[in-house]
Amino acid sequence: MIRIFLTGYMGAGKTTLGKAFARELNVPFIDLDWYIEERFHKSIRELFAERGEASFRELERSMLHEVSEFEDVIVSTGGGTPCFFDNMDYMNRHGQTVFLDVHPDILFNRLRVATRQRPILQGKTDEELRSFIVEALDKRAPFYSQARYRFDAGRLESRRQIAGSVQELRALLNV
Ligand SMILES: Nc1ncnc2c1ncn2[C@@H]1O[C@H](COP(=O)(O)OP(=O)(O)OP(=O)(O)O)[C@@H](O)[C@H]1O
Ligand SMILES: O=C(O)C1=C[C@@H](O)[C@@H](O)[C@H](O)C1
Ligand SMILES: [Mg+2]
Repeated sequence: MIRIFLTGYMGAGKTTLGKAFARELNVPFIDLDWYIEERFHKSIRELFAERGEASFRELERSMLHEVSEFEDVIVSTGGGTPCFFDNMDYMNRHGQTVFLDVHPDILFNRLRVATRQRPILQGKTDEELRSFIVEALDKRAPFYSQARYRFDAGRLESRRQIAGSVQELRALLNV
C-alpha cells in the first residue's frame, strides 16, 4: 500500500510533483485544495472570504481525515495543512510524509507571478511578499520538519526537471 503526503509551503511544488509522481507510480492523485474546492463547489479563495481562516482549517482537517482513508494514494496537502491541529502527527501515523524544502528565493520567484489565487498572498508588493515568505517559513519550520523525509524541490521549472525530480523522489522513498 502506498500512501504518501507531500507537504511544504505555497509554490513548493506539491501539486506539480504530486501529480507527476502519482502518474509514475500509477496510483491516484489527490490535491487536498482541489478536493475541498470540488466538495464545496467553491474556490479556496471564496471559502477563506466567506468563512474566515479558522473555519477553513476545521474543514481542511476533516477533508484530510477523509483522504487519509484511501489506500494507494499520493496526497498533496495545502501549504498550511501541517501547521494546524495535530495534522502532521496524523499524517505521520497514516502514511509517509515528505517536506518539499525549497529556498525562499525560489519560492519568491514562483509565487510573485501567482498571488491572485492564493488568498494569504493577495495584494502584497514584491518586498512584502519576500519578507512574508521568509517569516512564514520560519514559523512553519517546526511543523514541516516533522515530516519523515525532506526533499529539495527547487528544480520543477521544465518538464525535464519535473521528470528528474520524480526519479529522485522515488529513490528517496524507495518506491
Ligand atoms: N508545466 C510547468 N512548466 C514549468 N514550470 C512549472 C510547471 N508546473 C509547475 N511549474 C513550477 O512549479 C512551481 C510549483 O507550483 P505548485 O503549484 O506545484 O506548488 P504547490 O506547492 O502546489 O503550491 P500551493 O500550496 O499554492 O498549491 C510553479 O510555481 C512553477 O514554477
Ligand atoms: O499556506 C497556506 O496557508 C495555504 C496554502 C494553500 O495550499 C491553500 O490551502 C490556502 O491558500 C492556504
Ligand atoms: Mg498546490
